[in-house]
Amino acid sequence: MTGATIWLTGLPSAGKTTIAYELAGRLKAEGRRVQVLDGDEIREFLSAGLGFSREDRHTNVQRIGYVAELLARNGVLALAPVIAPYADSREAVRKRHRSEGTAYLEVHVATPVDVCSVRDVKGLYAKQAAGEISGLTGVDDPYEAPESPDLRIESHQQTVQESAAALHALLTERGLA
Ligand SMILES: Nc1ncnc2c1ncn2[C@@H]1O[C@H](COP(=O)(O)OS(=O)(=O)O)[C@@H](OP(=O)(O)O)[C@H]1O
Ligand SMILES: Nc1ncnc2c1ncn2[C@@H]1O[C@H](COP(=O)(O)OP(=O)(O)O)[C@@H](O)[C@H]1O
Repeated sequence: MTGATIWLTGLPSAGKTTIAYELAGRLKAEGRRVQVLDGDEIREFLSAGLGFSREDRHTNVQRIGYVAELLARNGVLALAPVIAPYADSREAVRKRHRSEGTAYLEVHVATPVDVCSVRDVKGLYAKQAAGEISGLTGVDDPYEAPESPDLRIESHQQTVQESAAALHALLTERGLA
């Protein structure tokens, strides 16, 4: 089976993690080997000690990209629901995959910031508004939206199941599912 990395980039609370796990469930039910590289878990272990400066975010994204490529090269569908706010960081991950001949798909979970800030799954938008934190992606820290992602998901206009189905359809179209 051909592996691939599927990177879900977008703002906090955009729906990256939810869509990744929904898709992972479907793919596993179809007999695929799948690994979700959850940004929060990675930051607890592989990227412990890294913060949210531009440099640390870049390092975090490169580490996740490295592990994802190793998994994908070995037939796993590696799903990375990770903000990855900088275009050059994402491009470096794409290049690594290209140079290894490993499939790579970029998915922009393009939920507008006003919707994300209402969802506010982890309370980060409220904390930023209250002045308790700063440097929140999309609010007072940059988010460079992908110009030509393989797929753009408007999660505010569809259900989780519809978002996951759109991504699954893309994988099928590319011969990856
Ligand atoms: N300042 C700031 N900006 C953005 N995000 C923040 C921040 N502080 C903590 N968090 C939470 O960290 C979660 C993991 O971030 P990532 O590793 O995906 O970010 S990055 O790609 O390294 O920028 C990320 O998870 P998600 O909400 O799932 O996107 C955030 O909830
Ligand atoms: N179409 C959709 N796709 C993904 N999440 C959605 C959608 N519609 C509503 N949501 C909700 O938005 C929230 C997104 O949270 P989460 O997946 O943790 O975001 P992220 O990983 O991008 O920070 C969840 O509570 C989820 O149920």
